[in-house]
Amino acid sequence: MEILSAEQIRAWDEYTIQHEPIASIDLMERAAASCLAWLEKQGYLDRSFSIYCGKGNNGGDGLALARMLSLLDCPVTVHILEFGNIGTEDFQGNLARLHQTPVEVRFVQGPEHFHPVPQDDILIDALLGSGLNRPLEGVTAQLVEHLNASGNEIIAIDIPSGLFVSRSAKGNTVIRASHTLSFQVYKPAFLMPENEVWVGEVHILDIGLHPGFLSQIAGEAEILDPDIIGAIFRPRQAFAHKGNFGHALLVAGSYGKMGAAVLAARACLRTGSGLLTCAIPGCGYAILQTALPEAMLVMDPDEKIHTAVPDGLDKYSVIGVGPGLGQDQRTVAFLRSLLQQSRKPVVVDADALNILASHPHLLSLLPPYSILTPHPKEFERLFGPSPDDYVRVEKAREQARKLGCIIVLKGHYSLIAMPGGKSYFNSTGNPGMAKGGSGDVLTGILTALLGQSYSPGEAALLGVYLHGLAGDLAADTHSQESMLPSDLTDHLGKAFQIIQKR
Ligand SMILES: NC(=O)C1=CN([C@@H]2O[C@H](COP(=O)(O)OP(=O)(O)OC[C@H]3O[C@@H](n4cnc5c(N)ncnc54)[C@H](OP(=O)(O)O)[C@@H]3O)[C@@H](O)[C@H]2O)[C@@H](O)CC1
Ligand SMILES: [K+]
Repeated sequence: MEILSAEQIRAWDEYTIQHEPIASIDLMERAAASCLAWLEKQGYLDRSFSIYCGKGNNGGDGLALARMLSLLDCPVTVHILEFGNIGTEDFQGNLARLHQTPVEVRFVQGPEHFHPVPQDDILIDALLGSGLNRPLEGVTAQLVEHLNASGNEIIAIDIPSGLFVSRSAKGNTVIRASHTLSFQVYKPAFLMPENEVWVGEVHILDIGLHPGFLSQIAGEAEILDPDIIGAIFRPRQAFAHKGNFGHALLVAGSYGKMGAAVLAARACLRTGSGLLTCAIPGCGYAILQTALPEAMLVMDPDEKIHTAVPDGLDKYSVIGVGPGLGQDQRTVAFLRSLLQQSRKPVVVDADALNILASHPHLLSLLPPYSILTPHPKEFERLFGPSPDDYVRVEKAREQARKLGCIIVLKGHYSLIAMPGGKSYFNSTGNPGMAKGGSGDVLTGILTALLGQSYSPGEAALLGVYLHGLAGDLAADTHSQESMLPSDLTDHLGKAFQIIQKR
């Protein structure tokens, strides 16, 4: 599913009006009807409603919804915030229609018109939508604070008032919704962690915007959904043998951190790698041989850390490096040689990223299309702090282009930024995965896929999606609290089956 800016959404609206064709006010009717259908489906129609409207089309949606609720005999009161203008044409059209119903309409000019909020009312926020062009202030901000302070449940139409579609509203006054009912597509605002407290649960309602529009725009970002994954995933051929699925080299582990190597290696095997060799320091020999009989080992001459690049790197179809590596000076030199000698894309995670962060000149050694998987702290170490989530996402896109690499910025909606400029937000996964070791599992998954002749872009998308899906299945089995990173690996099989069936 595409993620569009406010301008693109407005253009899509216009395109639909011209090409369906449909009158603008009828499109608004469809938007309001989709909100009504959602309220009905969720069992809200036995409640009473206070609907707060601005004088733009977001307010128009609120007025149309008020009329529809009233026709179903739901108690509704409408509050219109006066902006000193007459409102958009569709707002006016809907106000005229609302006056044909018994709904009480109150006009709010200042705080003296803020009525006490009835305790049981559901508040509908239709003050401002995608037309917001400046932070809330004055009476508008006071009204939003008044509604937030009421403690009533708030349902926002399209986007919580005060939130911008494509830039940060950090520190501003914003409606705090428990549900946001938005139209047709995701907006960037819904994917930024900093907005979680305002948007609540997001529901994208189909209002039948004309599909022809999408082929006309170069979408910059998409939600990673089952359709995209279905097109990437390739089931194994009947006559395949282990040589078809790559020989992965996983460079991981150091004294006290061999668990990271085991986690990554198991995930790599469970993701279908034909062969797996783990490069590890001496102290890990018994651990790996015992934990994973399927894995082969190449031993570093050092007992505790990585110091020497294994011979014959070219025989491996892919290299994954980082989990549990440590950051010893000799390991820094080791990583430099490893990158210098690598001729294929490499999966780089954890301590390998931290080494790159403290030795940024090494970034230029990354083979093109390598996959970097920083979490926000590692990202900050690598590329510096960002004032807000939007800037961080933009920076990840920029760095992916600059380095010619894929950057997977891990988070609730992990971002996958491609070197060509396109980016994706993952839709699977849950907070139960926010535990030490989850990243090691992702490294193993990505390394396995990259070794199986998926392109680096395909491997990154499929790997991140699979990792999250396995996490969702693990949470179903064990709860988010109790699930372990190793449970992700145990649920990879089921995750593959789900992808295959779709
Ligand atoms: N596209 C679609 O698919 C569909 C869209 N639909 C709906 O339309 C909505 C967008 O409507 P919209 O463009 O009229 O904008 P909206 O947010 O109501 O604002 C209106 C005006 O407010 C003003 N303003 C700005 N910031 C302000 C501030 N801080 N404080 C005070 N005022 C401020 C600014 O005017 P200004 O004051 O700058 O002259 C702006 O023009 C969308 O969210 C969805 O609900 C559906 O009906 C159908 C399908
Ligand atoms: K709104």
